[in-house]
Amino acid sequence: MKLETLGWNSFFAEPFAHQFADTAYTVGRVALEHKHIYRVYSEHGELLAEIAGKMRHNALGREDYPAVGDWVVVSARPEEGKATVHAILPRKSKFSRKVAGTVTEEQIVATNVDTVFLVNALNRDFNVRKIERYLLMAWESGANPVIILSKADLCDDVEEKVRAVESVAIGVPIHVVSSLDNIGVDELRPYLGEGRTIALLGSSGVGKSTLINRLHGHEVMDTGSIREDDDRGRHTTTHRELILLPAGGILIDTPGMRELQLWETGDSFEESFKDIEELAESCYYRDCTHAKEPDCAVRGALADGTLDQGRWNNYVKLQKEAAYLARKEDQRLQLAEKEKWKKINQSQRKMKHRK
Ligand SMILES: Nc1nc2c(ncn2[C@@H]2O[C@H](COP(=O)(O)OP(=O)(O)OP(=O)(O)O)[C@@H](O)[C@H]2O)c(=O)[nH]1
Ligand SMILES: [Zn+2]
Repeated sequence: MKLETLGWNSFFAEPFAHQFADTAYTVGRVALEHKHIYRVYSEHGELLAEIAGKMRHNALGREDYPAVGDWVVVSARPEEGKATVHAILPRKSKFSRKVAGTVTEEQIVATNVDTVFLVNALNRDFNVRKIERYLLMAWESGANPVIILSKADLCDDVEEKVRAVESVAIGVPIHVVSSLDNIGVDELRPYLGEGRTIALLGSSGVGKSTLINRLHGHEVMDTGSIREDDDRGRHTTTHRELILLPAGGILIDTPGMRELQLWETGDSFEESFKDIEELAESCYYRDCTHAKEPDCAVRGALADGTLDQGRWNNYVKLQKEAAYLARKEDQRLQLAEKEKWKKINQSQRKMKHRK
């Protein structure tokens, strides 16, 4: 693998030369992390890498560990297919979530993205306020945003919607795309030149995977199915979160990047399901689960057709997803807190020892 194909350029080469010129270290780009083992693309092909003890010891938080997209400094053992990571080169851009709670930590979900495609479907989920929010996230990351209005084949007032987007996204390129009819896809290729990294941001179901397959030319992503069990399809041995496109360009697609969508659109969730929230208020029981309680306004509305069954199913699905993510986040925070104290205790013990 040529480093330039992987996105190597002077932004990374300069700090590397500056700090590591006299060493035998080389570099690689993180394609996947799983249980503290990193799959790293390098000139020697793909290597399985672990963090050096010293680097781990000096790490204070999550941001000090490699994330998908990072360029890492490694000592490579190509004959074994292995490597040790010693440092992370400065990040050109990063997508992260600030995790609030007892420990304020940054969880990095993708780094060194040049262009981020903000994908929004031109169907009834179309929402300019959501686009505004995505734009903020993009600006914050340091990547250049490009707005993709997908599923154009489902829309009869494209012009009007484009104008609405233009008014909130001054100076940002806007592309109208239909992956189904192969409209507008080729216009996206210039963003994907050799060594350029892109990521996709957009709600579930807007057609990100379908677009990735179009751009790649092969079915590299599952589409259309509801991924209840996210771990299955996405962590198989062949699965990588840094995808090299045959015609040049690198695509980043991490579960974290997909979660970002849901997390950051927390209050728009209630906004978009206002009708259901309002219905639920007129259920007889305050804590009605809308399952089998008597006088349930939601079931009533489903029965007489005032509430669309598909819309209700989607609402339930998204709520489950949000609850699942919140639970996962909780566990993660507890673990992080434990780790932190373990480290503090260890260093205190060491200090005592020295005295
Ligand atoms: N009509 C129409 N349907 C599309 C288009 N692109 C994708 N779809 C359909 O929309 C559904 C969702 O597409 P995906 O590509 O899986 O959406 P996604 O954004 O990857 O969804 P998640 O993986 O849940 O984040 C599938 O049934 C696709 O066939 C399009 O251009 N037009
Ligand atoms: Zn109810």
